Amino acid sequence: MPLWVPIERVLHRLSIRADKHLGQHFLFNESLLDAIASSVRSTGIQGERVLEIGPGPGGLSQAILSRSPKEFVMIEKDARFIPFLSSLKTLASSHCEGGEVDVRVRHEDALDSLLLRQKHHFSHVLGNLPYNVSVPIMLSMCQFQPFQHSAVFMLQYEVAERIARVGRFSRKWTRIAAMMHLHMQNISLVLDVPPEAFSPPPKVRSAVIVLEPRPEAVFLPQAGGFGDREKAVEALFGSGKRKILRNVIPAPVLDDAMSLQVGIKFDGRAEDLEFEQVIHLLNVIHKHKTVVPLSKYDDEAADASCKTRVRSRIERTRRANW
Ligand SMILES: C[S@@+](CC[C@H](N)C(=O)[O-])C[C@H]1O[C@@H](n2cnc3c(N)ncnc32)[C@H](O)[C@@H]1O
Repeated sequence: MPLWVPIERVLHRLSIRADKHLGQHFLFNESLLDAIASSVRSTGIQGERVLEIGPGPGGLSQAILSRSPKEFVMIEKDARFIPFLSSLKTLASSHCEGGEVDVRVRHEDALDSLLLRQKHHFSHVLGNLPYNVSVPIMLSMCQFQPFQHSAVFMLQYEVAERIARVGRFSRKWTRIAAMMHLHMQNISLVLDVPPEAFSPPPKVRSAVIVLEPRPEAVFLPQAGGFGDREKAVEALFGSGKRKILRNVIPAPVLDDAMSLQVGIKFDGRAEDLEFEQVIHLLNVIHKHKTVVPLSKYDDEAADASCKTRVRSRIERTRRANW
């Protein structure tokens, strides 16, 4: 569908130049925006509750709204876009079939948003994510599961590939890939997007990834919250991921792990395991709480420390750029 207001016009009217500290690279191409919006799984967008993270000048927002959701919420950190995004409500009511759409704009940091902490509050979450916060945002999707059916995110190609193609094309397990696969299923890389599709163009290629939440836990079903899972994944895929398994797993855990009989090669590396083997090993690690002090680890602390890490990284980049 043609955009109701072309992005060039929005940026020109508001005299906006992209702010690189906010990871701003805008999409103009209508068929690409359409393809992203139509990548949601199962229900489609019509009549559903949809959230967009980082709408900016509203290209993807218009593609979502033209599919007539029941409710559409946008979370944007840059105040300059808020008046235009608010005006999309009026545009939607005159262009959308089936009458009123409940459109809301929240001027806030997605990392602090309580909306992202409410389980199954939305059917779908979409976003062309700023690269510097894409990993913490995806981890918060795992932790709080704010969407019921699917999440569609534009990421740096390298990150998307590491998550979606782990185990294939000789891609290895990483901490983020393990966390995503523990909580999400049918993870697929659906679009490969070159830098020229954005203005200003980023230095690297991008890709669109689609996630669906796992209907049931594949790991630590009896106990253990997100913090427990994060800690066990850290123990297996932290700094020791390139080391030989029998050297990285402490003795009592190793004895237990060796009795599993699930074909794990302990002379191999954690990054080369099969997914089922990863789950078995994480469960054994979790069982040995004395080796990995899980009891001291709670979800709120995990969430806070993750945000602190991201903030200090963003701050370092800002200083380096000055
Ligand atoms: C890559 S741009 C995408 C803009 C638009 N969706 C598009 O596709 O053209 C990322 C957007 O996220 C916003 N943003 C950056 N950090 C954010 C944060 N922590 N919370 C919410 N929005 C953020 C930026 O201001 C920007 O509008």
